[in-house]
Formats: sequence, structure tokens, C-alpha cells
Amino acid sequence: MVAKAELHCHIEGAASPDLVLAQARRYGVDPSSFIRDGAYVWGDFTGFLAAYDAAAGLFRSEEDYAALAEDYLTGLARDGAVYSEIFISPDHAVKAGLSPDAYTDALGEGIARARAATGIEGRMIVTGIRHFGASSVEAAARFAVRCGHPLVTGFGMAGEERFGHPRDYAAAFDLAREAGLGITVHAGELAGWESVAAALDHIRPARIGHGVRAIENPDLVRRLAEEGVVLEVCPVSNVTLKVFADLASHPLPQLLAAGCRVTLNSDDPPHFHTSLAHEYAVAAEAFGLDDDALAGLTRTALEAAFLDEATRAMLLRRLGDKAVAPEA
Ligand SMILES: Nc1ncnc2[nH]cnc12
Ligand SMILES: [Zn+2]
Repeated sequence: MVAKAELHCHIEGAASPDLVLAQARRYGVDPSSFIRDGAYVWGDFTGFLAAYDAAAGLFRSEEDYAALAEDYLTGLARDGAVYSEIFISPDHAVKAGLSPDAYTDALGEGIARARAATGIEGRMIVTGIRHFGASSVEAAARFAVRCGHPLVTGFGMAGEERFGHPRDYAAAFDLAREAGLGITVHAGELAGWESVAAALDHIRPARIGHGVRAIENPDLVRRLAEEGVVLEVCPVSNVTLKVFADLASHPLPQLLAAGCRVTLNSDDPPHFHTSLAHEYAVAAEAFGLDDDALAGLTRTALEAAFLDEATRAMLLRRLGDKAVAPEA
């Protein structure tokens, strides 16, 4: 089994419908507007965000969040992952009635439980929500800077990419970068190549969430490759959200061939009927990547991880030992 690593997964988006149904029963909420027959129900990206928000609103206690993180990372480890970064959203926590500190501590507790049980390493990236506006994203950045949680190592931004302009958020990212946090930002998913170029110019990220519509502009692909900006590619998410019509038209192979640094990620796995293991299987079947190539994507993820160098070195050694681990 190929050792895996994930840099792009929204922890509220990783909650399975069954778990959310159990939370709905616990809190006496009718989830039938966004979960039917055991599956999330939405039509387009806006509908997806509404379902995402509704599910997130059913995680209201520290134990709810600790169990969610523990469950997700334990499952990843079972699928051969040695490392996981999760996007966390203080805005969603506050909407659900938790303080950002209690929320982050609870997720950190879940990560620690999964690590104790499986050895998987986990870190958290605090994200602002783009369509909540620049001041909200700046508040999230200030929280990320002051929270001091040892597993919070990055700052990012998700949400509606067609809202505002990257220049509106530059101050928030400058705050986070100057405090030593790793910088990633969603771009080039719902908006075109210009969105990626503007993100590079104004936010100066080490990594881009998705970035795949850069393929529309060969000069931009060259720039990404030359600058070594890592793409957190989520193939099944992109096809499910109709960013590309099907896997055959997904540009991951072309981006790799152009020298871009690419990683594999599940984004919001149950919403897109995927998992990190499925993303690796898709990369093998649809993109023709062999085990060595897949191990190379894992290596890129570990090299791009928002991690201290000692932990990075340990994980790269572990990857080297089990790049193509014997079948478990
Ligand atoms: N794929 C995605 N794009 C933007 N924001 C998100 N939040 C959760 N998943 C997202
Ligand atoms: Zn995402």
C-alpha cells in the first residue's frame, strides 16, 4: 500500500452523513433538507456550501469536534496515510456556539488521540471564509496568530472564490505570514486562471488549494512550476463540482508534466463520495500513475507540509521505509 499524505481537507466537510444524522438526533434537528437516503443533497457549489454549513452547525461541543478529528485521522491512517493537515474554521465554531480556542483545542485533542492510536501526524490550518468578507478573514488570521496551539501551523482561505479580490485579503495573509504560519489559499477552482495569478501576486502563498484552472494559461503553469508553488489538487472534488467534465479531462497529468508540484487530496470526502485512498486509486487508474509516482506525490506533500523540520525528516524517513509498503 502506498504511503499517503493529505494537505487539503476541511474537517467539517469530512463528517460522514451517518455521523451528522447522529448529531442531528442528539440536537433534535431535522437534517432532511441536506441529507436524504444517507447522502448529502446539493446541486451546485452554492448548494454544497449550504449543506456544508448545515452539517457544521451540528458539531456544538468540544467532544463533538474531538471525535470528528479522531475519527477522520484514524480512518486516514487505516488507508496508509502518515500525515494529515486539516482546514479548520473558527467562524463555523462560533456559529455553532464554541469559542475558537475551545474548538481548536478540541480538534487538537482528536488529532492527539489519532496519533496515539495510529502514529499519524496531524496539523491544523486556520481558514478564513472568503465570502464572509475581508474583516472576517483578518479576524481569523489574528486568531491563528494569537491562538498559540502547537498544532496550528498554517493559515488559509476557503469559501466562494468569486467573492471579492485577493488584494482585499492581502493584509490578513501578511499578518499570518509574518507570524511564521504557512500560507495556502483556494484559487483556480470556481474562478479561472486569473484567480490563481492574482492569488500569487497579492497573497504570495506557498501552496494553492486546487489551482487547477491555471491550466487555461500556459504561462501561468510555467510560473507555478518555476516558483515551486505546490498545488493541493482534489480531482474527484473538481469533477463532482463540475470544474472539469470528467477525470479524463482533468489536467493533473499535464500539470505534473509541466513540472508543477502536485499533491492529492479529498477536500470534503463524503460530499464528493471520495476518500484520500480513492484519490490515490483514481490517480493510478485515470491518470496512469504507478506506485513510485504516487509515492512522489506523497513526498511532495511532506516537503510542502507546514511542519517543523524534525517531524518532516521523520516522516520522509518513514515514507522512504514504506514508500510502497507491503500489503497490510
Ligand atoms: N472545495 C471548496 N472550495 C471552496 N471552499 C470550500 N469549503 C469546503 N470545500 C471547499
Ligand atoms: Zn477545499
